Amino acid sequence: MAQFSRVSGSVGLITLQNPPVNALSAAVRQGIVDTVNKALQEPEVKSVVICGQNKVFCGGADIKSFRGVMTGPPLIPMIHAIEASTKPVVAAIEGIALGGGLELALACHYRISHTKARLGLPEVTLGLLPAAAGSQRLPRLIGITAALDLITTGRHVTAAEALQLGIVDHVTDQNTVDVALKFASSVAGKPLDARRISLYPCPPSDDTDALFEEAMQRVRRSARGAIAPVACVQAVRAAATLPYAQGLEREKELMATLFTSGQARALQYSFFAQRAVGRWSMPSGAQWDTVEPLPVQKTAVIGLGTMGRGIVVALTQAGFSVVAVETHEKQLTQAKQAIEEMLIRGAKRRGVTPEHDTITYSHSMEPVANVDLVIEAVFEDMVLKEKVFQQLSAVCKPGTLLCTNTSGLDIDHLASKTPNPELVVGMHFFAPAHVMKLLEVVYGRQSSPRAVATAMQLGKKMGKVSVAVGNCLGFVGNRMLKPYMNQAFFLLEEGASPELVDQALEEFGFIMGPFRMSDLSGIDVGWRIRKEEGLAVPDQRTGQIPRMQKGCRYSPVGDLICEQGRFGQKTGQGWYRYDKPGGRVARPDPWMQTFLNQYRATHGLVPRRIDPKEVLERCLYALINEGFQTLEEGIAAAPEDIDVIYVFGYSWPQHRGGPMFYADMVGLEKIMDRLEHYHQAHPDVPSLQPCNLLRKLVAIGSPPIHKWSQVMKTLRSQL
Ligand SMILES: CC/C=C\C/C=C/C(=O)SCCNC(=O)CCNC(=O)[C@H](O)C(C)(C)COP(=O)(O)OP(=O)(O)OC[C@H]1O[C@@H](n2cnc3c(N)ncnc32)[C@H](O)[C@@H]1OP(=O)(O)O
Repeated sequence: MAQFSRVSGSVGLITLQNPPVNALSAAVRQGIVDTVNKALQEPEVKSVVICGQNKVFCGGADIKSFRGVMTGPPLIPMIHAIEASTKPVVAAIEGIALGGGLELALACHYRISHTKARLGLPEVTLGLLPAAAGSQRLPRLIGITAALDLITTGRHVTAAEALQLGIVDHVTDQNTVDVALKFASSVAGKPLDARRISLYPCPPSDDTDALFEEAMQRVRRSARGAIAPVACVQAVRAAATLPYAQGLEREKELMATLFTSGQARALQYSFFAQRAVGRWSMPSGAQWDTVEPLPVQKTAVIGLGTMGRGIVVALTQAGFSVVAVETHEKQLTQAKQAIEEMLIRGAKRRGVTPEHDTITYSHSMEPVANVDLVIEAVFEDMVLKEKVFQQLSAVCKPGTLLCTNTSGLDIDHLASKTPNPELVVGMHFFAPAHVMKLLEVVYGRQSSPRAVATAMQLGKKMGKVSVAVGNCLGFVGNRMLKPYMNQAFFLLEEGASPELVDQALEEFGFIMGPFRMSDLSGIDVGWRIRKEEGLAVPDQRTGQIPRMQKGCRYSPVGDLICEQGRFGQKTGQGWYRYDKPGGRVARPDPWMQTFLNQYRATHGLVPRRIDPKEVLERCLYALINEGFQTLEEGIAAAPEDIDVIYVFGYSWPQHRGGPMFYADMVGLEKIMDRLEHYHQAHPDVPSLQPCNLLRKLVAIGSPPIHKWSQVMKTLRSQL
């Protein structure tokens, strides 16, 4: 809806009304058409102001409506009618002007923004482009380079930057609508041609071809197969090289392809999934809107290795005071220096003053006594963690929440070492913890809903996408990674090279394939865990690590690589070789080829040609199958939880939605058939056997992803 009123006799005020973000639903678009017509027809109205209800200008097109049949008047003619108006139209921008919201403002003759407003064209993040003439108007207003930046990244800008770029004419910290009304009065009757952006020529650049070539290469490099950023460059190129009307046609053509694409569907699903994970629930029925979080101001981090340092930085940047504890004096000094450098770099990036004085460094636990919440981030060793939790229980004030940053150890076991197991939860950050957006909040059998609510809220305040999950080995993310990595190892045994496996998965859209990723994070990490699990241990009789463990196929290739001291980038050698320890550029290593040949010969394995399609199917479908298993067990509450974890923690390409969304797109029947096919070929790999939930979903006709919850509920109740 949109409301019309007349202010001071001669200014028509149009207020968009569709809380919470005044999205341009069919009703709002119809409201704008009606109220603009009214303003143009009423002779008393000499100028017009458009604003949004509740101090929010407009969040753009209604994303929810993209999935159904589009009704109501289209955006473009409405926007053109505003620009063509003979009465000046002023946009009063408060809160946000995003996507179609900013495009509406660009059609106005003047834009006045509140200092705290944010503006942008984020359509690319939804798999679209600014197709209400935004791709044609913005370059004409602010130049090609700046427009390319905003349109291809979708980033939001502050009002100050918008002013500097020339997107808005004036910024105010007063009541923006009042300022706009006064201004509108003052420009009534003035000529408007110089204010119509569609009439501007696109500002020329020195070498347009080179500029677009460079932009295209840049987006292709970072897009990882996403099509929208490429279409955005093409649309801006049309603005730079074609008359406005033809540019608009090109924009429409490009949008038509994007709008119906699977990538747009995936990215829009991901948008809502990120919001859905905030509405967490626990098997007990406790959920986000019925539980009050505990107040948290003072926090502590125990252990200042890489993870601990990142967590201290993230907490400090979110405004919490932190007691940072490291028992080794030398490590404490090094950590302090590293943390301060990280804070300075972060503050510079964000244009703010670094906060140092909210951190207290300590080599003893004493200052932890009066904090509200502790995050333990010591070495991944259960005995050590138990000791820390016992010390914390002795020193902390009653009611302090005890969190562990373990990436997979048993939360229930740790909780059992404390007198208040209800106050224990996992907070699994991803490295680097001050950069990565994902946080897995892990509840144990006895974790109280308040403890979970508090950790979820803390994550939100730290700017994380937090997902509540149940307790099991590896939680959701690392648990699903295990069958994926196992398939990668098996493929090496059967004839693939690390390069072949990595390339297939990188072409799918992962930033790094499993072997390059493992070189980066350290191959020894998995080795240590496998040793603790009793897997990477030589048989006493043969001296070799068995290729069958507990009746299942096991590949010791990763263990054998580690025995050679090849731990990845840090040692300069791993699955690849690097020019020096700590080197970043992975090169195929002839040593690896020889090693794999010898390994296969030793075990009588005859190498075969492996197709990239087999790599994708085996690695991804095994991971997806494990995802279904976590849903069946209730470890993950919903497919959105898994998808958000994989997109934000494991570099799953966002334009593919996440593993469970991808499974829905591929077709559950196909996933099940291929798993059955591979399981027949590898009967000693149980993770290739389709799990019950997948079978059940296929049996009832493969309902779409938003209908899985019902089936999950029935299946869980039968367990
Ligand atoms: C046919 C197309 C022609 C022309 C091209 C135009 C295309 C577009 O305009 S596409 C839309 C572009 N706009 C955006 O991408 C903005 C998306 N929204 C956001 O980034 C954020 O929601 C926000 C910055 C606007 C607000 O953030 P925050 O305060 O953190 O709140 P939430 O994100 O939790 O949002 C609250 C609530 O609003 C729903 N919502 C937000 N934006 C839209 C929207 N554009 N359409 C529909 N619904 C929207 C959001 O989903 C939340 O509701 P739920 O919790 O129920 O999901």
